[in-house]
Amino acid sequence: MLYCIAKITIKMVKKMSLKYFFKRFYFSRTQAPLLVTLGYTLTAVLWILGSSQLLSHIEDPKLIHQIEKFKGLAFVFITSGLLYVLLRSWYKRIMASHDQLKATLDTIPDLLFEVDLDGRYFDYHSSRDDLLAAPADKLIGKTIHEILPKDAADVCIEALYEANVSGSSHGKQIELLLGEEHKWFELSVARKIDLHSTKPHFIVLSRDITERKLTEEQLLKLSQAIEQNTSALMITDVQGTIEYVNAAFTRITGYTPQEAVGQNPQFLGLFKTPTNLYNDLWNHLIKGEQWSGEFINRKKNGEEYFQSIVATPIIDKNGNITNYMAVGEDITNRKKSEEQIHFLANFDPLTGLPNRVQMEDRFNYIISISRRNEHPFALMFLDLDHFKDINDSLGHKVGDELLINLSQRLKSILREEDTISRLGGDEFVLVLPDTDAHAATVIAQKLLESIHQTIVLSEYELSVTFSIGIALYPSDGNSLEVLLKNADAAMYRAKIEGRNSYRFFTEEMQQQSMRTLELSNALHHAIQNNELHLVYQPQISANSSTIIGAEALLRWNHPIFGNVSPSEFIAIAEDNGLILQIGEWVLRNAIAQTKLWIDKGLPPIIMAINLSAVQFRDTALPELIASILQEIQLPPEYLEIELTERAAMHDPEKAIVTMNKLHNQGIRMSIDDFGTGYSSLSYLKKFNIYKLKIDQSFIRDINTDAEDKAIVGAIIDMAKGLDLLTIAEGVETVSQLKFLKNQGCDEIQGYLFSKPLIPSEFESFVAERFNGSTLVS
Ligand SMILES: Nc1nc2c(ncn2[C@@H]2O[C@@H]3COP(=O)(O)O[C@H]4[C@@H](O)[C@H](n5cnc6c(=O)[nH]c(N)nc65)O[C@@H]4COP(=O)(O)O[C@H]3[C@H]2O)c(=O)[nH]1
Repeated sequence: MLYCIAKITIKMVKKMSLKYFFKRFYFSRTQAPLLVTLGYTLTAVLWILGSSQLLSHIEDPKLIHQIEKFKGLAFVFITSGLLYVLLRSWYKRIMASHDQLKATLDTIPDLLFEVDLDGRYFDYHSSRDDLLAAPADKLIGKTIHEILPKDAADVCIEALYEANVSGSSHGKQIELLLGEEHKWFELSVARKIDLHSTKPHFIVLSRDITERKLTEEQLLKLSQAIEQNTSALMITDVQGTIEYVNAAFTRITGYTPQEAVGQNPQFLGLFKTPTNLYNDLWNHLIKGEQWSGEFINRKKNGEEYFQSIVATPIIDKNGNITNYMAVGEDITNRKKSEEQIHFLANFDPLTGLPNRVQMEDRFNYIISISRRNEHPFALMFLDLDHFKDINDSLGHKVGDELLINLSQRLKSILREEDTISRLGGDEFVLVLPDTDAHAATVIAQKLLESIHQTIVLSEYELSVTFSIGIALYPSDGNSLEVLLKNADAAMYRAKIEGRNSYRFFTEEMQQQSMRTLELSNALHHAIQNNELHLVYQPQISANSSTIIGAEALLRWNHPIFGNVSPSEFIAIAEDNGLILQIGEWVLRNAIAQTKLWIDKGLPPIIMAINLSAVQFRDTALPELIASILQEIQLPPEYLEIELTERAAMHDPEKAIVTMNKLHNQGIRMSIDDFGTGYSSLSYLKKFNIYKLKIDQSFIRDINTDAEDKAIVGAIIDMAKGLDLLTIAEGVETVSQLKFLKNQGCDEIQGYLFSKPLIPSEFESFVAERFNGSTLVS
């Protein structure tokens, strides 16, 4: 019996393992101690009951005593043995489990702490003490707030409270400065189940996530850089299907990521980008090479835009292409600016015609072809007649409109291969390939005819004419410079010979331009060489026939060129800038002569001096005249400044200012050549003038030409209406004088009374005709 019990017990003890119980009897771990205890109790009870049963059969008290002693000892030995086996087995298991746990914990790189709700440390485990915020031996017993900086400690306590409420807390992060390194830790907190403790304890797992954090930060930076990049960015898979687009892509194209993702990038295409460009792109990309180029794409709203693209394959560490990335810039504005710059550099912004630069390009091409084929070509210089007057009187807007209209008309007349360019102002240059003299004549006539047709502008209907100069290649020159110069000279000839006509360049014109050049050079020395002098033409009162003034007229007598007409050399002096110097000389000498005559006792007269437009524009003019008058001591009322109608109307507002200054100095002003320009009556009223000089072109045929009669009559009536005097110049006949007198013209100047005279002749003329009355009004 005893043997049986012992055998079962040993077997039980041997097999007494958690595994045995769990596997055989499906007991839980917490039931194991109860079972062992029950097993022991059962064994002990059986032992006592069984041994007492055996002893009841023995009668020898001594034997009984010995057996009881043996039984007791045997029980002690057996239970001790059992206890030993049991304890040894369990201890081994505990140790093994402890070792396993320790080994497991050691493999975890995280820090483990046991803390209470106040954050007081009770235990810790760390495989890396360098990650502890304080030395390990100083940790236990301290609180988190004593060890960690406040911010980090607060987060820890927050995690503990969260775990206290819900059992666990995950994901809270703290940043610590360990040594010189910033470290990031992520906390996982679990409330520890401890039945004996009244205060809850927590296991805090603190994971070093510094690297992850840095990677995250890096990734965040990268993704922000991509997302916030001002260039449109697109990532596709290897098939070219869009996987990602950034905000700039949406901003530029108008397509949202939802609309773009899943599409092929060509959905933006317009079929304007050549197919071979796409082929080239893919050929590069599949070879792992970068590609750059420009596309014409279309936005969601249908608008076209130019895009510069840099496409790059994305290659993984194994060398495989995983994606493609395209960075695109909207270069529409740049393209437009480039086009604009190109246009402005090569074309006239007003008319859209080629400018000089573009014309030169085309000229070079035409001349190279003409040279090879030995064909002539023509260069025509077109200048609009009286354009300045249109501009001055009708305004620049009308002038611009006219130029645009004329450009279109020129284009409609000429051939495709002809070049029509605008050099500026009202000057056009035509380069006409394969054009000889005969063809040029036909074209020039056609141009004049067509241009002369009425042009309807928005507010006006105008009829304008051109003066055309023609130079032929190769007879008149074989370079642009020469042909242009010669065509210009021919055009100038057309102008002076009546306008609305064309002239071919001739040898004689060549000589004329040579003469202009020589005169220009000679004029530089005219003053020093005493080659200039003044003559004076009397101005007579129409009613009393008395001399009331004189006009000073300049003469140039050159030792070689002889007497050069002021009409010729004044224009040259205006061009080469000598007019200011010469004009001052005239002012000084004419004023000095007037003073001399007064001093000599001649009846005082008004000296009329011509002023060039260039002089009139000089802001120093009023001071210059004042200083000369002062220097010579001539009262200003003896001086009259004659200004041509064109000079006055060039910039009327400025003219008013200058005239007012001169008027305030007591100087009289008159308008010369009146009727030839386009005077605006409103300005005429504002000009501080006292006299209008009727141009001699109206006087010449006044007795025969009804139009001239009407014009002169109108000018005189208008002058009276404006309270101005009138003087007629170029009066040669008595009938002209009669007509003028009848019309009420105040003064007369012309060969009828006298040609311009040198001072001594003028003095004799005055002496002969002076009737003693004072002439200064
Ligand atoms: N056929 C004809 N002609 C007559 C008659 N009476 C006068 N003339 C001429 O008509 C011109 C009148 O001068 P202008 O209209 O001011 O026209 C002047 C004036 O614009 C300019 N000029 C002359 N001297 C000066 C000057 O000192 N300064 C400036 N800026 N221009 C001047 O040169 C132009 C030509 O001057 P001139 O050759 O002296 O020619 C003068 C004069 O000699 C006539 O009855 N019949």
